[in-house]
Parts: sequence; C-alpha cells; structure tokens
Amino acid sequence: MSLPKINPTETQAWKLLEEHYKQIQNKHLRQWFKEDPQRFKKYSIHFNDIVFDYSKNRIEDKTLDLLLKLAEETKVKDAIEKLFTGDKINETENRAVLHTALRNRKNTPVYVDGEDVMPKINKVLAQMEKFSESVISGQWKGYSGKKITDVVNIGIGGSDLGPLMVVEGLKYYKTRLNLHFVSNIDGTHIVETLKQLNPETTLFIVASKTFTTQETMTNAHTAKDWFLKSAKSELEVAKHFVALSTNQEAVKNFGIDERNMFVFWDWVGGRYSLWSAVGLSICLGIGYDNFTQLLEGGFEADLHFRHSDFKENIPVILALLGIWYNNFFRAESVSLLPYEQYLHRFAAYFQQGDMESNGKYIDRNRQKVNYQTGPIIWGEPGTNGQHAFYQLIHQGKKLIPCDFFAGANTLNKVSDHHVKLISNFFAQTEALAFGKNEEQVIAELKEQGKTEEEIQKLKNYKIFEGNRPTNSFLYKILTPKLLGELIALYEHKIFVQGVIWNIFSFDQWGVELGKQLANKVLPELMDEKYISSHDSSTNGLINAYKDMKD
Ligand SMILES: O=P(O)(O)OC[C@H]1O[C@H](O)[C@H](O)[C@@H](O)[C@@H]1O
Repeated sequence: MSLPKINPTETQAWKLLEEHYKQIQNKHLRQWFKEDPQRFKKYSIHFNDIVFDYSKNRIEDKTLDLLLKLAEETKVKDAIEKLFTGDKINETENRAVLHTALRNRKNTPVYVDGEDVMPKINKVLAQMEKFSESVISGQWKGYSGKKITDVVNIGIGGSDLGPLMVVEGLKYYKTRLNLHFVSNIDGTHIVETLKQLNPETTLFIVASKTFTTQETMTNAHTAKDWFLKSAKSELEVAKHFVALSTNQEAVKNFGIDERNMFVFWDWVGGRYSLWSAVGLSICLGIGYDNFTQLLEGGFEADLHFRHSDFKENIPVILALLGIWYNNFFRAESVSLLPYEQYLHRFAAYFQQGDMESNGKYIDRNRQKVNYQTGPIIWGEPGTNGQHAFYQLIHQGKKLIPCDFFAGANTLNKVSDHHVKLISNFFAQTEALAFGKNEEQVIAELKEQGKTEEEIQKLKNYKIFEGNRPTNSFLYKILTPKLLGELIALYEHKIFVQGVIWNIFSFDQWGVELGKQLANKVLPELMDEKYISSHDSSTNGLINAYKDMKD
C-alpha cells in the first residue's frame, strides 16, 4: 500500500486556511500576546529535557485547528504508520524507508518483504561495537604495530554530513582518536588532511551507500595510494581500510577485506544513514556507548512522533507551521540558529536532509505541483549570525521564520560566557517578535538628547516592525541522547511536510543530471582540442579553460 495521493490545495482545510490567512496576515504578535497571556503555556510542548516554544508564531487557535485539519485530510497519521512499518513509501525506487528501525531500541520486529530486519541491524551494531572498542583501546594495530591515532571518514552527502555534524556536535565526549572528514573531489581536501597524518597510525573509513560515487571513490584511491607508498604491501590494507556500504561486490573489488565491511541496506536513505553503519565514525569519535545514546534519543523521538496526539507532537507542529509560512505567507527559507557552538554543522546537515528530500516539483500523481514545496534551509550558530545576517531577518523585506536552539547549561563553563549567550538567544526571539515601534524610538532618541530634527532624520531607520516568527528549543544540556532527539524530530518534520505536499521525500533524482553531464565533459577536457558540442557558454568556458590551464 502506498501513500495517498492528495493534492493539498484541493482539501477543504487549504481553502479555509487561505481565507483565514487573509484575515490574520497583518495581525501583530504584540496583539496576540496582549489578548492571551497564556500563549506560552498554550503553545509550548515539553518532551524529555526539551521545552519547545512555538508561541511566537503568527497563529491563533483557529490557525492550528485548520492546520491540524489539513494534516487529517492529507492522511498524515496513516503515512506515519506506513513509515514505521516498512511500507514501500519510496515508490520511485520501490523501497521501504526504515531509518527508524536502526534506532528501534525495543527491538520489536520490523518487516520488509516478510523479513524481520532487526536481527541483521543488531548484528551490524555488534560488529560496530567490537571494532570501535578495539580501535579505541589500542588493541587494533596498524601495519607497523602502532595504535591508531587518526581516523579519516571518506564519504560525501549523507555519508559525510551526518557523521560530521554529530562528531562535531558531540566533540565534548571525544575519545582519544582524532576524526577527519574528507568529502570534496577537490584534491585540496584530501591533500590538506593527509599532510597532518602518519600512514602507520591512520585508519580510513570509506563510506558510500552505492560505492560508486565519483568523489568518494577518487578520494579512496588517493588515500590508498598514499598509504601504500609507505606500507608497500597490499596485504596491509586490511589493517587500515574499512568500508560502510550496501554494495558488497564493489567493496570487494576495491580491495577491502569483507571482514572489514559494515553493511546497511537499500531501505536506509543516504541522508538518513547516520544511524546505520555510516555511524561508525561516530562510534570511533565518541565511543560506542555514546552512539547508542544517540540512537536512544532518536528512538524516543520516534515514539513521541508515532504516538503523541498531533496537538502535542513536535514534528507535526513544526511541519504545519512551516507549511503555514511557506505556502500562505510565501516565505522562501527557514533559518536554523543553534546557540550552541558544537552544533555549527546542524544547518548544513539539514540542508541536505530537507532540501534533498522536499526540493521537488513533481507530485505523487506524477504531475507538476501548483504550490510551493521544500524551503531553503540555512543558518549559522548564534551569536555569530547576529553580527552577519540578522540585519536582514530584522529589517529586510523577506519573511524568514527562524528556529532557535540552546542549552540551559553549557558543557564548557567559563566565566559568564553562557549566561551572556543565553541572554542573546532570548533577546533575539523577543526582538524579532515584538520589534520596536515609533513611539519607543522617539522616546529613546529624546532620552539621548537628540533634537527634533535629528529625531525626524533617524527615527524610521531605528524602527523594528517585529512580527517575525520563531520557534525555540530550550534543552537542559547537550548530550548524545539530546542530539539524537533533535535530529529525529527534524527528520520527521521533513517527512510530514513531504506527505502534505504530496511529493516523494525519499528519492533524489534531481542530483543526477549534473553527474551525467560531468561524466560527459570529463573526457572532453583531456586533450587540447577546442570543442563545439555544447551551447556557446559551456563551449566558451571549456575552451577558455583549455587556454588557461598549464
Ligand atoms: O553514499 P553514497 O552512495 O556515496 O552517496 C552520497 C550522496 O550521493 C548523492 O549525491 C545523493 O544525492 C546523496 O543523497 C548521497 O548521500
């Protein structure tokens, strides 16, 4: 059974939301907060150690009722069950979507084509535990008998961004190993990484779901050549190279011992794979126990998502608010702003998670949609962003809904840094919502002793309209479990939006054309002959390249 194929704009809820939007589009958050002092209580959800406050959104009870009705009419509840029970909801690739099974800590059976996948998941987890413990403890030795000190994960996209974000995010829990990530085909990436490393003490993880990705294969070969220059014998490769993949044949052909292969399956999407064998670099970076805590967090968020009433359901509410701004206010982007330096790759990770999942214009009926789908995701950690792009969020012409994240406690207590950090977080969401009106600006300028003329000259520039919506995630402290929760909540937000937009969130055909054309262009760059087989711009650039290169 597949997902329903309902055009959301044809639902009754959508039409009512359009009407409702017209009525409230100019209403100010100041007004809403004045009318209802209970807004925070009403529009916030507590889940484990997280307080999720969505009261600073341009909504009222009716908005939420209609959005929930939209979820009902587009059959989100059924879709959630299909996701968790191994239905082949990735229809264009005829695959189930079961990253949730990878973190199913209760171990209840999950079936794909009649087979319970839990035993094989557990087998790989046990392999990951044993391997990571032996490398961390130093029992695993390199070819010259030394302990491993550095681990290089070679992968790209989902085989890079997830583990990189988590290893950075949980650096506080670091093991003695130093983790490095090489993704780019630009040789600079691997060259600069290898410069710091000793082949005798370096372990390479080649992470690729397909084991055919150009970047990863090229980097893996370069790493192997570099290693063999010092190790001299192919036999030593087994001590320094492991593979994470679904493609056993290609791993063997690369020369990696099958015992050093950690498998996963076609029902794990690349951008959802950090919970699978792709998490091996996480196990090495923060230890297996912490990795299981991350899984535990993901699992608890899954239970919350699957079983909570939609009114209390963080991913569902996040998704509906996103649709409210994306499709009715016509906002084009969402900014993710962690006030937590460790989460500096969080937005980059969800750029792939969200934009590769929902950046689509063909619906589940194979037709072009007549409404907006996935937003642009971007962001940087606070407070850096405040000194860079917040000007546009506060006073620009574009509406940019923002999600803020911060811990009530820090892992690095140093003088009064944390309390200052947090004061900025609270202040920003307050400023965005309520702004500063003309009266306040004039009073402020008067107090500064400005003349009437000076006040007239300056005042318009100093007014903040406000009414900029934000969500806030305040959590107790950043732990592996907390990060697992946050990631899974956002994964499910993406899922719910894809269901409502009637698109297929788990394929990524849009990345193919560029790859195909690059393969066509590559041989054309190999000689000096000018080419004329493309359009004039592409020909011009290729021929200019031929003139310019040494
Ligand atoms: O893990 P791999 O098979 O090497 O794929 C790496 C990446 O390749 C492609 O560009 C896909 O769009 C991504 O979803 C994927 O994560």
